[in-house]
Amino acid sequence: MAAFKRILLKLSGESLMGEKQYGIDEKRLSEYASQIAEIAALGVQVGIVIGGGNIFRGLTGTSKGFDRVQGDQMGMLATVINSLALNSALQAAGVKSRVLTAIRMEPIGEFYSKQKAISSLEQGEVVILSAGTGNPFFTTDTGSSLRAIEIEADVMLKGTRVDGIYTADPEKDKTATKFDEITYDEIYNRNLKVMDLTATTMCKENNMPIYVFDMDTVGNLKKVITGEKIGTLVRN
Ligand SMILES: Nc1ncnc2c1ncn2[C@@H]1O[C@H](COP(=O)(O)OP(=O)(O)O)[C@@H](O)[C@H]1O
Ligand SMILES: O=c1ccn([C@@H]2O[C@H](COP(=O)(O)OP(=O)(O)O)[C@@H](O)[C@H]2O)c(=O)[nH]1
Repeated sequence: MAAFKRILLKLSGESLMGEKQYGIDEKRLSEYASQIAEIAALGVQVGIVIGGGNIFRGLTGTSKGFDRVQGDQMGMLATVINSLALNSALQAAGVKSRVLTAIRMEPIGEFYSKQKAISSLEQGEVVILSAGTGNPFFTTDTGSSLRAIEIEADVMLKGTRVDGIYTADPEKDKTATKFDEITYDEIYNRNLKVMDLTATTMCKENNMPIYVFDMDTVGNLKKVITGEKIGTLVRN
């Protein structure tokens, strides 16, 4: 039995690199697709936002002399590249799926609207919501908060390479300990950097719970969906 009826899954672009230094690792991509196929088969409605950090980030561009707005536009296009790769891997795994884009670019994908996203979800399609929010100065974490709220998801699942939220960045501080649950306010008060503050605030103000878990271990997505407590729940 699934614990959620409709979810918004955020996937990290950077995790898509797998063992590589840049771009898309086919093994990681097909692992993601098979994990998503597994939960789609349970009847869960799945919306997905995928990052672009494996290809380009606007802020990194600025440090190399790029204009920030154009750098962010490059970053948003990078999320479209990842979305197409995931869409193709999902279809290869037998999952019905489609890409919507926050910036008009037919025929690559239809232009996003809440109504289109929900009608696809209700027809049992996995919907990949690409190009972030369509605006510079945002991140895909904010894009996924926004879309989770818009499509009225039960939860925003942040699939990442750490297994939850810790008292400090666990990749830098080995003494950090993990929370099973935490409030949005504690994230601010402790200055925890697992998600950007704009994204956290949107979820707080709209009562959208966030669940942070390790997506890079195959089988974990199904565990989360069936109610196993393997990550960290954020709520008011
Ligand atoms: N308090 C914290 N708890 C958990 N992870 C944290 C914390 N502070 C920083 N992080 C880092 O946040 C990252 C997870 O965010 P994610 O959006 O998946 O990464 P990215 O956007 O860099 O691809 C992890 O790499 C982790 O090291
Ligand atoms: O609404 C958005 C979402 C993303 N981006 C750009 O796209 C890049 C890739 O997204 P992100 O860094 O969130 O990817 P991830 O960290 O998940 O791989 C960002 O750095 C931004 O430059 C943007 O400008 N607006």
